[in-house]
Amino acid sequence: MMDIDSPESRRAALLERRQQLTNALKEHPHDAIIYLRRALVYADLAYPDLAIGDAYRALLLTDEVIGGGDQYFEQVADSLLEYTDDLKEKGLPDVLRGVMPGDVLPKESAWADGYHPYFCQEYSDDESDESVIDDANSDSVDEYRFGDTDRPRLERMAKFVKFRCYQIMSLNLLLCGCLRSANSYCQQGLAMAPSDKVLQKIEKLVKTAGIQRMRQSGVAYNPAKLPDRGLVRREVYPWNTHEPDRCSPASLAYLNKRLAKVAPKCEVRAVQLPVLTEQGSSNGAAGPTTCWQLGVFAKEPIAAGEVVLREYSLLTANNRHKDASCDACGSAIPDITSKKNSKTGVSCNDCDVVFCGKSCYDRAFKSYHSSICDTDVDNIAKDPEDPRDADDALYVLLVERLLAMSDSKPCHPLDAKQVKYLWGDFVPVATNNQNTIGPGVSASSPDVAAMAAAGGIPPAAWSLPFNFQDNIARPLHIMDEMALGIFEDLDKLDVWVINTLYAKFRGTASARKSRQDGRPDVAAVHPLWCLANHDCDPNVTWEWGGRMVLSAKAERVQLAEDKAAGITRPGGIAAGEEILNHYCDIDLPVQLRREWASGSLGGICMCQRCQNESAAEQGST
Ligand SMILES: C[S@@+](CC[C@H](N)C(=O)[O-])C[C@H]1O[C@@H](n2cnc3c(N)ncnc32)[C@H](O)[C@@H]1O
Repeated sequence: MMDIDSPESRRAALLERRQQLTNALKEHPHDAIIYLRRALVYADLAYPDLAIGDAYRALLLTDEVIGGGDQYFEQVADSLLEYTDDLKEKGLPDVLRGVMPGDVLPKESAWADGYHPYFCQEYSDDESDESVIDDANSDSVDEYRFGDTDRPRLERMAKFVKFRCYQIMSLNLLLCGCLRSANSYCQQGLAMAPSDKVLQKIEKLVKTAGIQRMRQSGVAYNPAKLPDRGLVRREVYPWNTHEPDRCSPASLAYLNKRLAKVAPKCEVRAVQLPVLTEQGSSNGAAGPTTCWQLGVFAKEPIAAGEVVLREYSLLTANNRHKDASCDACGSAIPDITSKKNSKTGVSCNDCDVVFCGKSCYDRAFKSYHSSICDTDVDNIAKDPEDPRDADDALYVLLVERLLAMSDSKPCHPLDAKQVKYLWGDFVPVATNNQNTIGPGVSASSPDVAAMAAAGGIPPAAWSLPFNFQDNIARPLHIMDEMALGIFEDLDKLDVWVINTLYAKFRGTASARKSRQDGRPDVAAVHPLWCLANHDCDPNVTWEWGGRMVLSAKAERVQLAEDKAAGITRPGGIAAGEEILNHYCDIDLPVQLRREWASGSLGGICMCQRCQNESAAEQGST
């Protein structure tokens, strides 16, 4: 029997609570209080990123009321007023109790049995009201069907919720390591209630973490330049029912049916691979040393230079606005001014998007374009100001494309065939639970103080890059532009769904750099090509230009010992041999190859060539 006080049983109870709140959100998708409740459950479960996502959705809902929005105003108002109606009987909702500092509330309002006249008094313009920051656009709510007595209590409840959102977001952003965003939301909260002890504490913690982290990277502390890239858990969430057993006979049969069309001489098989870490393979260290994954194998002999696989993919992204590449396949658009070209690009009649030809145009319309045609979604992530953000912008655009594809189909984003079977480099949930903060996480917890003192760096097992803009704000903006139900369709559009897509894209996407400035500007995911594993002595080489083409190498790499003996090894792949791709430039020395490939490999390459060359280098020093 499970001990009811054990961490496992507490987690099980929290997961159960999460499910109940998720079900409640299905019924009441515009209820900001339920979002706050679920945010706190996520924080207790040590998913700070998911807590931020829920608090941000609650913030968007309250802004609808405070700013007089026209999208969900009535629904949000209805749900918030219900909580103020209940005040006399039930008191404030649990997530708001004891939250707003007393000196920010109107002075004459005293608490009695959890009932606060602040929410219920007649609307007045007296001075006591000024102490609550009043950024409400009252005119915009004039048309609302409630009378004057409802309007002020509605706005006040919305501000109360908004304030709570700032507390939850700033603390959890700190826990993800996103210090600049944490500071920004903390300051917005302090502007509403400068005497709030919780936010004052968070402000100090963020500063401590910032000073430490900037010192570690040899930079002087500057609040405007606080580090904002964080890390979160990379896992198959316990409630994610969309992930297949990738190595099962049914999955292999399905993938092989698809592979037969693009690589007729190959098959997908389950294969045991070493678990790679920053030190090399996990041999000798805690945790498994090998894991079962997929790989591609030759079913019959393949000649040197022969094409092994030719795959077309619409899961592409281009982060430049004025770029002459096909929106669908990413290949260069034929130059219409050149006389040599018989083909020209084809553009969409309703928007500026250009395709390399009629075939891509037709496929794009069928697969994704109608969901985003003539919207502003593309503007959201293109042309990042800072060149260092070019990679991240490509991942955001891949998420955008996948959302458009799953909307066109329609299907759940994680069930789209382009992503369902992708490798996500997921870590077991139990590993991610180690050294985490929660349950009962709060700004005054000693664990949070220790985390901040060490630079605000999340647990070592957390490996999914995270920042507030790319993981939460931009995807929500994209969904909104696409008129997807960001509240109503939460099951398909939740932050954990977006994180799962990022985990898969980060392990499988290939990018192309611009010839002009060397910046990565086009990326693609080829779901079958990316099943091939890496080796620094590959037997294939690849080229992407409209189609991803994998060909058997004409000649194998000349290894150090072969060079000495003047031996060359011919290409060609025997039946039964694994197709070995390369994720880095194989002409580089071992150290640089390992650095380049480590992102896609999830650790240091331990192929035979790397092991030999690394041993030789160490022997010679
Ligand atoms: C693009 S996927 C390759 C296909 C993957 N094995 C699958 O099951 O879909 C990249 C991942 O494969 C694994 N991998 C590829 N080559 C490897 C190698 N030489 N040694 C260990 N793991 C490798 C790593 O986990 C890496 O993150």
